[in-house]
This record gives sequence, C-alpha cells and structure tokens, in this order.
Amino acid sequence: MAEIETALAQVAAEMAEARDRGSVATYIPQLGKVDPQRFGIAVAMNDGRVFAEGDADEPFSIQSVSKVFTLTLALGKIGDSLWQRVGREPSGNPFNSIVQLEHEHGIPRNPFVNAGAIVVTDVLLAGHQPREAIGEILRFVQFLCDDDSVYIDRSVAASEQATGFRNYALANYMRSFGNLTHAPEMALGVYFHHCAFAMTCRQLALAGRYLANGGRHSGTGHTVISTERARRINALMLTCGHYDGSGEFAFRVGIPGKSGVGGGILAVVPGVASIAVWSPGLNANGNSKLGSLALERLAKVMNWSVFAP
Ligand SMILES: NC(=O)CC[C@H](N)C(=O)O
Repeated sequence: MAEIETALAQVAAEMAEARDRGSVATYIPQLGKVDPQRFGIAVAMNDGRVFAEGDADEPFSIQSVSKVFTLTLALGKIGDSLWQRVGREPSGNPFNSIVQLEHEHGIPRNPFVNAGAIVVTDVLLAGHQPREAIGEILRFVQFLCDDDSVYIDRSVAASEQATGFRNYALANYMRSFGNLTHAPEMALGVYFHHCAFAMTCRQLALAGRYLANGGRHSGTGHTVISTERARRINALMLTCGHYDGSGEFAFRVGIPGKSGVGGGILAVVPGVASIAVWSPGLNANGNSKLGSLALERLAKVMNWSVFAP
C-alpha cells in the first residue's frame, strides 16, 4: 500500500496537468464566477493525522454536500419516522428532477436529491424560525470540524434565492401532496442557506470524520450518531450521493461519497479516513469532474474500497 502523502502529492500533480476540467455550474450565477483551475484535497485519517494538497485551505460553496449534515441532524431529531416522508432508492434522474414526484405522491426518492433534501430541511425547521434552524445547522457543522470559521456565503444564498425556480417548483409540488409542513419559501430559505455554507477541503474532511469512525467524533470522542446510522448514511451516500452518476462513482471509486454543484465531494473510507476534494468544473451529471477522478486515483493506489477485502 502506498504512503498517503506520496499518493496525494501524485494525484494533485496529475490534476494540475488536466486540461478537460468540466464546466462550472452557472445556473446559480454566483457559482459561475469561480475559477475552474482550482483544485484542493484533504484527508483526515481516523488516527488523527490530516494531509492536504493544493487549494485545500480555500473556502468553496459546499452546496449539496450539506445534505449529509442535514440528514444526520434530521435523523437525530425524528429518527426513522423520516423514512415515511423520504425514500431510500437511487433516483436515476438529475438532482433537480421533478418527474418521479407525481407518480410517487410527493415522496422524494432519497434525501440527497433536491426534493428529498428540502423535506429534510422542513423537518429541521419544525419548532424554529428559519434563522434559528440555519444557526443550528451551521453550529453543528462547526462542531464537527472543530472550527468556528465556517460561514454562510450570503451572496451565494441570495443568488440561489433569486433564481432557484426549480426548487420552488419542487417545494410547492410536495406541499400540494402534504409532504411539506412549512411554507415553501421558508423551507427553501433554510435550504439555500445551508447549501451556501463555505468550507475548505480541510474543514470538510474533518467534518466527515464521524462517518468514517462509526458515528463518533474522532476529535472529542463524542457520539454524533449511532454506529448503525453512520453505516446507513454511508450506504445512502454510495447509492444516491452522486445522483444519476452514483452507479458510475461506485464502480470507479468504490467508496461512499456526496457531491455538490460547487465542485466539492465528501468521501468516506469507513474505519480509515474522511476525504474532501474540490474542483469546480462539473461533469454531465453535475458532479466534480476532477474531484471524481482524483478520488478514483487515490482509492486505487491506497487500495481503499468498501468492496475489497
Ligand atoms: N447538486 C447540488 O449541489 C444542488 C444544490 C443547489 N443548491 C440546488 O438546489 O440546485
């Protein structure tokens, strides 16, 4: 097995050479301004060591990677009753698709497509004002990575609030089936803000440690969630974390991962490490092109896979 430092340096050097870097998301205007040449990667090992390469200390918009943290909080809040409102199957459709919702009576396929994540956010909003719910999610993420400097990029949230017509459609549609308990603009206000969290690869890798460590915060030893739930969130990340590219990611990389249209991916090697990678250019499924490739290379040289002995 390769040394992690050497492997990371090799992967970063290879990515720096890459010509085809995908295209940055422009449907959220603010994300379209990010430099596609950026690349960062950080690995937080369960033994406490952290390794990083490239732009690993530059904050980026985590977007849908935040759905892992909101799912964790919602399961903590209402437990398995969440599954009455959200499914656990891959969708085989783009992240912002509306087509299945009609056939499936407003129950989204899984918590990682937009519709599912909006329901999860609706759960977190119960009993709170939107700003309190946003604060709770932010504090949770800051606690996970042990770093109060994680912040909300308000220009990204405002950009999406002004242009997120599909998400308004999804929320209104689910509300018509009774699967949204708050006004769509309230649930979406919280959703757009947690998608707009700005984090570095280092912070994100640290925040994901509990998933690599059986639900325990490996810094403090606190139980974040039960071991069983950590295992299940990892299973959902593997099957649904890359939308209609989830099968390909499992095939090529072989570990659970959750992508975001900001170009970030959080990936988990259960029992070993939490990895965050960032490259803003996306492939056709809206997942980071070089981020996926970097994880494929790293997993291969390190022999990291949930399918290998
Ligand atoms: N895949 C993503 O990262 C999508 C998140 C984005 N905020 C949206 O709702 O469109």
